[in-house]
Amino acid sequence: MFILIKNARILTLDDSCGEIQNGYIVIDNEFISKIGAGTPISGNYDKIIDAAGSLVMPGLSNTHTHLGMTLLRGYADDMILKDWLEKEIWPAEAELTAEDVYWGSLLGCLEMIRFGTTAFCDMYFFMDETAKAVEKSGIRGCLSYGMIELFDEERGNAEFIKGERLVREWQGKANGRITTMYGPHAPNTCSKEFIAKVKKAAERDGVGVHIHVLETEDELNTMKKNYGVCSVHHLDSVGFWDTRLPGSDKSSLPILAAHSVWMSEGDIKIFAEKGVTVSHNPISNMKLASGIAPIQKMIQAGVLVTLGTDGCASNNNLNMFEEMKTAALLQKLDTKDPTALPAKTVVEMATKNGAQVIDKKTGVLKPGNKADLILIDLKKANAIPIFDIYSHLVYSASGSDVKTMIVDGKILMEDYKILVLDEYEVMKNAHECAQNLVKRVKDKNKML
Ligand SMILES: C[C@H]1O[C@@H](n2cnc3c(N)ncnc32)[C@H](O)[C@@H]1O
Ligand SMILES: [Zn+2]
Repeated sequence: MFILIKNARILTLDDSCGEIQNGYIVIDNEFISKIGAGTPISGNYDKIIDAAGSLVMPGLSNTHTHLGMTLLRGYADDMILKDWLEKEIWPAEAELTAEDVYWGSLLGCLEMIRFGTTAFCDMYFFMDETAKAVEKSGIRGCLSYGMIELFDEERGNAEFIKGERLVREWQGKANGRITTMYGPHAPNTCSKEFIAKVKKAAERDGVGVHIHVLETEDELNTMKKNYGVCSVHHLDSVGFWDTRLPGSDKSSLPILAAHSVWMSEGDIKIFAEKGVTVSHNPISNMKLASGIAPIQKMIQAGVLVTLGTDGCASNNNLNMFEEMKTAALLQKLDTKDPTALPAKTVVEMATKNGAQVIDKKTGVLKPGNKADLILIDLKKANAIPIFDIYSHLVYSASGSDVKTMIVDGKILMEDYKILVLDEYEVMKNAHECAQNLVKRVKDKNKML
């Protein structure tokens, strides 16, 4: 497809170009071929989108999700993380089927399209199903199988095989929209020997690693009690944070550390030195009362920070606009400094920073990059007036202002209409799967 977007206000996120008040974008198949001010030269376009009254910007990147968990939205709220996982979530997940994860993932993709998220990093089970949902829905996904070893070698071997198979079968599929990582769940659910083995496999396969780190104070205390050091230093002792391609002289494969709440100055220094990327999930951290990640300090130290929602059982949605606003407000309150985490920084976290771990050719609108972008409706009461576009996006705009989405040069939603999925079929099937899943869990509990 050869697409022209005209009459657009454009936020490129490209440092050398910035904002264009009235301009155009030409999309040639999956790539952006031209961006400029004013009106473009005429061409043989298959499609012309008149973006008058809209902002065109890069799509949002949600760097930490458990998409299959969308079926567990609101399933168990208001609990402490350990009980929540061990008493409610894991028993429910034990009943999940491949079909559940397919419809749960597709529902997640649908919600992400509606709220402007073009790319996400996921860690879950039955990942073939999530991959199929990504393939079908047209968005971009960096997928990992969540390996929970539980310090049991046999279990670890079986988990490792599943993680490895996902990487081998899906890396680069769907025209590169699907990429993969290894996903050891966390330093308090996997041994360091297991995590070290996973790191070697990631280096061998040239993919990154997605892991939960220092989410709760309980994790910090348990690690200190068991090993005398925190999770970051524990894994540093096996060189985990320094994951590189064979022959490379520097840390070159992405390590995506979700949460990173209980970080010391020393931990932050390690992340900055080794180039670890943090996925900050403020809403999940607030809901589970996990704590406040020292994001301002991490950014000052040079750590690449991105934003994520976490799964739908701890958020309870996939709305990155809520995540952006919460991230900004929480750092201000925590540091008692209203200049902390300004709007522009937050928008960068949610776009180009996230793109660094998913696809470096996205996250910024410029010729040669992939056409992953969204149109935000500015003809809305909450969009008048706009003195600063970053301020609008973080503090006033909402996910439901997203009217059009293009990923990999393909239109997924136009003027609020989803073009790639039968929205009602997805909602109906996901709803049924969720009801049946909860019924199975209840029946099983009765038998116990
Ligand atoms: C991949 C695994 O991670 C679990 N999971 C979901 N949310 C969290 C969280 N906030 N912290 C730790 N694990 C989580 C999923 O329930 C699944 O078991
Ligand atoms: Zn998580």
